[in-house]
Amino acid sequence: MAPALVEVSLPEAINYAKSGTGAYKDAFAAGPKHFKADAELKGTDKHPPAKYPNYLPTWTDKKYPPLEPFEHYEHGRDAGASFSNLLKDATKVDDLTANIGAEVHGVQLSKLTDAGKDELALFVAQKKVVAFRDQDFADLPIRDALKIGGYFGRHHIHPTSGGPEGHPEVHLVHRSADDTTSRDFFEERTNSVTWHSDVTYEKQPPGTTFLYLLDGPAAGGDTLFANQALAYRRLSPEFQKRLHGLKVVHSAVEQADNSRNRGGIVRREPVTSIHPLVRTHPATGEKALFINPQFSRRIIGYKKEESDYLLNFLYDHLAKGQDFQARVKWAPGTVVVWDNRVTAHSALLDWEDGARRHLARITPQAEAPYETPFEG
Ligand SMILES: O=C(O)CCC(=O)C(=O)O
Ligand SMILES: [Fe+2]
Repeated sequence: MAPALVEVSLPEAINYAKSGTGAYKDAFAAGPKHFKADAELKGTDKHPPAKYPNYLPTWTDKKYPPLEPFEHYEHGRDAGASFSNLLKDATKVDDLTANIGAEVHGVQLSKLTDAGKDELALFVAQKKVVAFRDQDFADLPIRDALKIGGYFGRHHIHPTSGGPEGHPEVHLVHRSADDTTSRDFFEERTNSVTWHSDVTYEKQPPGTTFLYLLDGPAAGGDTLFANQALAYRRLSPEFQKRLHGLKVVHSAVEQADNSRNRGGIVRREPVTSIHPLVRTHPATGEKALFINPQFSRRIIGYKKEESDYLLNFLYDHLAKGQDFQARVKWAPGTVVVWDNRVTAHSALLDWEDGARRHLARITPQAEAPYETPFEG
């Protein structure tokens, strides 16, 4: 039997969040302190200038109000299951693994009709993550790329990341070639794996999410993905049953603190949200674990040790499940689309010094997570 659910006020939720087990660390982007605009724009004797100067990060002091609720329209629900619009020009569609991920050649995302976009939402929800190769996405004017992404939901403006000038809706991942923070990182840590789903502390976290390469090392800097729906299904029915009804606090507090401590920005005051531990996908009806060590903090109604015990088990289950994970290798022109509702991911900081890594993310928000009853 699940415990009776406790209603928790926001201040209580924040206390819960602070006492939780997660330790936030942001290893993806170096932040304003390490960013040398001049060297990126002009290059140095050691590295060439940025390939996409229009995508170099900027950080402004502009403050944003709290996010307002909005009604999400799930386009994946309108899609035909044959994917005849999405894949009509495909020259190659390969699964990355048996349980998660696909790679598509021949389709140009920027040319999709609305019917193609509806199918993209469903295809990605089913495959969890799809790498589209040889895209012109990065070469489009940024506002055009945003227009495509905006079909899938309201753009999320990240509270702490840099964005291209005038486009705070684009979240940038940028490390310059002479940035040694990843070397420094390994003085403290044995690996750079930081499983998370994006910004799950929001009331309406992202759904269909786009990340595209602008520049990267020849080897290394892959991104890992995990299928959280299969992670749920791998659990025994008894265990699944136990998880239903549980609610979890997700917190932005540590990410904001981390940004402030590093001399970065905080565009919006950090929030906490309470989400079901098991959520249902609105287009596929699949249930998925919705917890991650970056932002989930505490199971409501459980004592700290109980919450830590269960969350740590689930984080471990997620991290060890190589048989429901995929690893995406980036190449010029690659756009990776994932469904943030049913996946977790992690960047890897494993490439050698001397290469720039530069990516842009378009992050449409989706519905507030909801759960449907355990079905056995
Ligand atoms: O750099 C990457 O591979 C992924 C970074 C990340 O977690 C994100 O952009 O959401
Ligand atoms: Fe992420």
